[in-house]
Amino acid sequence: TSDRGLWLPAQVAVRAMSSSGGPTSPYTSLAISRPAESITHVELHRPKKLNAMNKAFWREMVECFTEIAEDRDCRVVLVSGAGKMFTAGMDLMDFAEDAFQPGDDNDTGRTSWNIRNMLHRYQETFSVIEKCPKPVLVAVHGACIGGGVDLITACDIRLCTQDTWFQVKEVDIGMAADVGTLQRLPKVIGSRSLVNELALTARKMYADEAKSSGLVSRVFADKETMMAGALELAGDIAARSPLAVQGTKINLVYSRDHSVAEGLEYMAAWNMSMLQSQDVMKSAQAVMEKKSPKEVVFSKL
Ligand SMILES: CCC/C=C/C=C/C(=O)SCCNC(=O)CCNC(=O)[C@H](O)C(C)(C)COP(=O)(O)OP(=O)(O)OC[C@H]1O[C@@H](n2cnc3c(N)ncnc32)[C@H](O)[C@@H]1OP(=O)(O)O
Repeated sequence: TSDRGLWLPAQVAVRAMSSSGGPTSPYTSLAISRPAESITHVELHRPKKLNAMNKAFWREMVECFTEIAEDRDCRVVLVSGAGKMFTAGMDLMDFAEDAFQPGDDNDTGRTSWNIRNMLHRYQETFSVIEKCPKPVLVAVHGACIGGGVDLITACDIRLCTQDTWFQVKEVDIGMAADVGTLQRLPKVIGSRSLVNELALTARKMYADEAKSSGLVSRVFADKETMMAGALELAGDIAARSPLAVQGTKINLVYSRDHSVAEGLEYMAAWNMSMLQSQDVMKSAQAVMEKKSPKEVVFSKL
């Protein structure tokens, strides 16, 4: 281990995720890297503006996750933020600039229609995370404000550092959260009362409460340890059959939004094809031979 208590290979991989290079072309708000085989790291990258979500961000996330969904070399995605905090939420300067531009003929109906279209586009920025068949882990540090909570609730596994606070901030800026928090947070956190309290008061929730309420599954001492832990977790997932892993995500998301009976029916229809995959035989054989999934080679998906 190194002086920071990380295994040296983990430390090398965590350094590979460092944000020193800045955003990755063609993006201006995101830095994309491949810290380990089959793992794509998407880093929110506007550190000087605390990763506030500007116009480019809302568009680039859709482009980025559409590409990742198709990328056969990617099996797991890890999202994090560069700099002082994960994100300060929506870029308030950008939003003020053009949110309520009237339509050409200054007609309320048409202006509202345009705003509705805009909201659908903003919603898609986080829905693409949920639609992406690859599991998405998110590693949060510092603060996760407003749109940040919308983002993380669309992810599959949430981790944070001990210094993190979360804030459903929208009521403070005079709006009801409209890009996912009010729909997804109640399905993430068991307590409806707590969700209501957070959304209605915009109070900060700190890491310990985030853990006890189920918003995050693990809390780490600092960002470096968290990124190493996230990478290890991502590696464990990436080592398993991509058909099994992606089928599991798709069925978990489906079942969250349907009755048990509907979920079971969907599952049966899904596995009547997928159980015929060579991955089932390979994986079962590895279990019988007491091999790690990391020793099994699965074809790309
Ligand atoms: C249809 C829309 C769908 C989406 C809805 C989403 C809604 C939301 O996200 S609501 C939440 C909006 N965000 C906020 O209200 C947070 C605003 N920021 C802050 O309160 C503070 O910046 C913060 C407590 C996070 C940090 O304070 P600190 O003193 O540490 O840093 P600052 O000096 O304030 O900030 C550093 C530079 O970053 C810029 N910045 C911070 N937040 C935003 C933001 N949300 N939008 C745009 N820019 C932001 C800040 O202006 C500083 O820039 P500069 O002056 O150039 O150094």
